[in-house]
Amino acid sequence: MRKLRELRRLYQIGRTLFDYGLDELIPARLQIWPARMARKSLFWLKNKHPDLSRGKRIRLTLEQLGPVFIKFGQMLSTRRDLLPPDIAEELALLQDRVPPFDGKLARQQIELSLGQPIEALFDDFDENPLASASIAQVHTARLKTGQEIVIKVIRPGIKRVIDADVSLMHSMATLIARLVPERSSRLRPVEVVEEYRKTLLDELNLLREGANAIQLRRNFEGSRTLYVPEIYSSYCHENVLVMERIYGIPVSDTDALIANGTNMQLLAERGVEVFFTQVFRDSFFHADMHPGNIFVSYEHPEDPQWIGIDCGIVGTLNRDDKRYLAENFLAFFNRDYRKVAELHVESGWVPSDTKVEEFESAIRTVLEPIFEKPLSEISFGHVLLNLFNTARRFNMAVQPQLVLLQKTLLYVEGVGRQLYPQLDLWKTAKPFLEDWMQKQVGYKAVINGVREKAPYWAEKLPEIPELVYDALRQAKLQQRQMAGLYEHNATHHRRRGQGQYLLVMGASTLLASTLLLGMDESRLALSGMVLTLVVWWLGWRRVTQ
Ligand SMILES: Nc1ncnc2c1ncn2[C@@H]1O[C@H](COP(=O)(O)OP(=O)(O)OP(=O)(O)O)[C@@H](O)[C@H]1O
Repeated sequence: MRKLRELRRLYQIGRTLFDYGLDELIPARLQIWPARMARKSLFWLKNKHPDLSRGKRIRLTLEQLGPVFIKFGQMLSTRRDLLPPDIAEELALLQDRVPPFDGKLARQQIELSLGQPIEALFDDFDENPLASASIAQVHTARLKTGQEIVIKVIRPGIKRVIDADVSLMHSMATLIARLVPERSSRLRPVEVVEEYRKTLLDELNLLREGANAIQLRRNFEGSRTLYVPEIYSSYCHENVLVMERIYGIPVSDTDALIANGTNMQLLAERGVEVFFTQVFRDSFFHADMHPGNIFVSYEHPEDPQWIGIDCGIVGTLNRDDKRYLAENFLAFFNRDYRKVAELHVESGWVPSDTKVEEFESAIRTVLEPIFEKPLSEISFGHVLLNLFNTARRFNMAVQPQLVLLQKTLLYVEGVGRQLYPQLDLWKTAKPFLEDWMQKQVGYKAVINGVREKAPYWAEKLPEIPELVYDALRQAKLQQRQMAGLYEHNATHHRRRGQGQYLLVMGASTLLASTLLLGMDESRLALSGMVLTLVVWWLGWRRVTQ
């Protein structure tokens, strides 16, 4: 039965691919005979949209195949290292449009997950969804305390759909990897699908999203620049997330922002500030900044505050990543391409045998035209994108966390410039980078290092006299043991020497006794032999002790 369903789905996928003529996009040299045979046997399926561009045909195919393929396309759109630009740009337009599911099903899902009837937990549950997407749907309600909330519910049955489609994708990727191994070594289709499966599974677990939101809220506790709604953890479950309802102006509604009297310049600058604070202070950033997830508070528009929701995707950076970013940005700022190239080699991002001059020249070629523009118009995101693409040609491995950051940076810049076209990103970001660098390498770094270790030393301080006493006692004991050992060694050597001497002496007396025996001096010879035995016994004892 399951196999039958899989076959039906496979046919559906194949038909959609042929309807949009995607088979024609495969280069002739890769059209191996099994694929040609399969194509010929499906002769009734034809390209129905030959007039559309290839990017558009790919996008429409994915949209028709449903959420798993749509999200896959969205993920691929950020991997510009794998795709030609026209396809990547078209994939970035993929829309996650699906009809909402019945509110009664949402109610059932919530009750099943939380183990109680909705009325026992919440008031005013609205069965009409506030918003609906492919994986989850959002409903409004109130806590028993009166607090307005929204409840995010995972779409019933979506896990099965995802499992089935991702398994099919996996089979297709394995087949491609087998049929065209030389191409696959670079594109790594199986690994790409596996990475995707993990991303989807993460999105399916709302407890993860809840934990991310709690962390981000804690990081910006009391902040004037960013507000993150409260999560009500006691009502949360893998399939259900309950959080404070917010009322804000969607960031894409510029007219409403202006009508509310928002200080647009400050709002745009604060967007950049919030982003760099997340990256350089917290190493934890919201990485799904699409306009549906960012709002602006109605309150105090002259001192505007951002509101962020949907922490399903977050990025984290380690100390090395941050250092790499800050140093590179500052080097760009000074147009010091040699430094950029050296930084990549020094930190091991590109192999140590990379020719720095060649790398420097490649970076200059792609970045210098960008710097032709006034600094205020330059996009950090594009600078990073171009740098990553160049570095990859020099064998720098893809760093997913940096790609996520670069994508988010492009969003932040886009939104910032849409709000305030003269936004000078460098001016807003530079103090952050410089301050961070100071803290990492300047005198502040030393102070910070000491400060970081201070609690450890404070904890150890009372133990120090005892530790010193112990150390001295140990040293004395060791000294005594060493002297003893030395003495023992010397005696041992002396005794061995004496033993060897006695053994040689025994051999001589034996020789003498044998001679005396030959001269008929048997008494003397006997005494000599007894002496030999005594001397050997003594010698043997000394040697073996
Ligand atoms: N706390 C909230 N207060 C008010 N509205 C909210 C809240 N959380 C979500 N919404 C509304 O629900 C919509 C979808 O929420 P969210 O982005 O969390 O869901 P999603 O399923 O991850 O959607 P997408 O895939 O589009 O990001 C938001 O765009 C917003 O309009």
